[in-house]
Amino acid sequence: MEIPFYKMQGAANDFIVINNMELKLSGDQLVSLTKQVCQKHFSIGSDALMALDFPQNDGDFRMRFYNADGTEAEMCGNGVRCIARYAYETGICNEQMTVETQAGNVYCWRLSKRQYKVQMNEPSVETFDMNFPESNLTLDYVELGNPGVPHLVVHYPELKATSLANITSLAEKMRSWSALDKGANVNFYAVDKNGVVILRTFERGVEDFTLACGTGAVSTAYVLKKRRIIQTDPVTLQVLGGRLEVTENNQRFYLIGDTNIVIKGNICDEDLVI
Ligand SMILES: N[C@H](CCC[C@H](N)C(=O)O)C(=O)O
Repeated sequence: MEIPFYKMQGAANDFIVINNMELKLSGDQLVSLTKQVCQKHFSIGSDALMALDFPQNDGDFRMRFYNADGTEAEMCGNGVRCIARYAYETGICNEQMTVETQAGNVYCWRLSKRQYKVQMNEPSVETFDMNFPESNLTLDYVELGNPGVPHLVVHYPELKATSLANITSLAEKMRSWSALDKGANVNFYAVDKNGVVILRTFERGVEDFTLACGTGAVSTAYVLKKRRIIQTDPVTLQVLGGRLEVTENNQRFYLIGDTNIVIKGNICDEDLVI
């Protein structure tokens, strides 16, 4: 079975994108496909798989998002920017679209060939000043959408000089903190002298740091604005995969960033079992 796909990335958060309106794979088949093709070396390798599917309500289409480990997530900021470009370039949508996600509808605009803008889901949960056991770290918790994508936001002043290897064990403990019903993505941030936010995100379902995380960037920007640490707009976030911008208008937050179509092809992995 050959499966048409795009390999895309937004700020180097990478995705395998398929059209499930044509493939008509079941949820279990999508989970199985994801766990196989997201593996590096054995198959394509990716942070996640996104299946564009028929809308269930008033959206233009539905985004079904699966982390590399096969867990389905409520939303993905970089992912929805990429799937919006996929929908535009395959003729499914025009330059503005409504995408149905588990976290709720999100609205996307094509700004240019590679730049897409997303109106992000509003926070449904926010808890500030959580004390993480056995550490002097203060954490903030935000869920974007309802049900929301869970994010811990951690101020880590020496982040720029810190190697990810030195904070992976801490990130793993926070990601699975028993105080959180559904775990969380963990965002470490620092603000440099120019007001640029340095951000590193350990992602639930990838179980590692990714090179960018859109909902993590927005959750971090939201916390920084609520804490009045940053008053400027847009908030620029420097991630390992590039830069993301977060703007606010009438208490709504928007994610803006680059996309890249890396491959248009067919998955013909001979070991694939669907
Ligand atoms: N790993 C996340 C979903 C992807 C979020 C991230 N890639 C983004 O751009 O928002 C979770 O399971 O909550």
